[in-house]
Amino acid sequence: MGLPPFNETGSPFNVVPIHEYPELMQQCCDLINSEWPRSDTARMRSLETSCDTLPVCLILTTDGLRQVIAHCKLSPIPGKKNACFCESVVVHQNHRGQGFGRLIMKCAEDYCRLMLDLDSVYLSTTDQEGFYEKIGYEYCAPVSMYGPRNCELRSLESGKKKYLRKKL
Ligand SMILES: CC(=O)SCCNC(=O)CCNC(=O)[C@H](O)C(C)(C)COP(=O)(O)OP(=O)(O)OC[C@H]1O[C@@H](n2cnc3c(N)ncnc32)[C@H](O)[C@@H]1OP(=O)(O)O
Repeated sequence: MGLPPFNETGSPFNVVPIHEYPELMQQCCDLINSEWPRSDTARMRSLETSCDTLPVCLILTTDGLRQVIAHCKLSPIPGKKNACFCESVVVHQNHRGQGFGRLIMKCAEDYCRLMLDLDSVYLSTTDQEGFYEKIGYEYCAPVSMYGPRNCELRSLESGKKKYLRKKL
């Protein structure tokens, strides 16, 4: 169930791993698809990979753990066992600009540090770098999620994606 730092008594907002709340998977799927449309089947398959280690999909909930207002997915990075890659960060359209993006990222970082014993979070973005800069991320070399061992590849540097990292 929810863990103390992410599920404080009295707070109407809880950040929990989706696999502990399978009844919220469809809502989470709809939230992600509202931003990046994809088939429900593919999306659900991705959410169903969430587990106690990595990958894990975290959701920010309200209304007594009944309503999903934000999501992020943390995945392993080949060759960087003390870090993870954060993707699919999305806040429900009606709740943007109210600090929930910052909140889910803070809880995800705490989760990485306290539950997974990680020391860094990496991510990439094409147009939201201002948000990540605001919450303490710094530009870094590109990270490959697919390369065999070498994680920082020059071939990725020419793309539009910007890579950022936060030391926890
Ligand atoms: C790694 C990835 O997944 S990249 C994909 C990112 N996701 C998307 O693009 C999906 C659509 N966008 C969203 O879901 C949201 O707008 C998010 C996740 C980017 C931001 O979430 P929000 O809840 O709106 O942000 P929140 O209110 O927590 O903002 C925190 C601070 O960042 C600032 N901020 C938010 N977005 C931006 C931005 N694009 N550029 C600059 N600053 C920003 C806010 O003004 C706020 O600053 P303040 O603390 O000084 O007031």
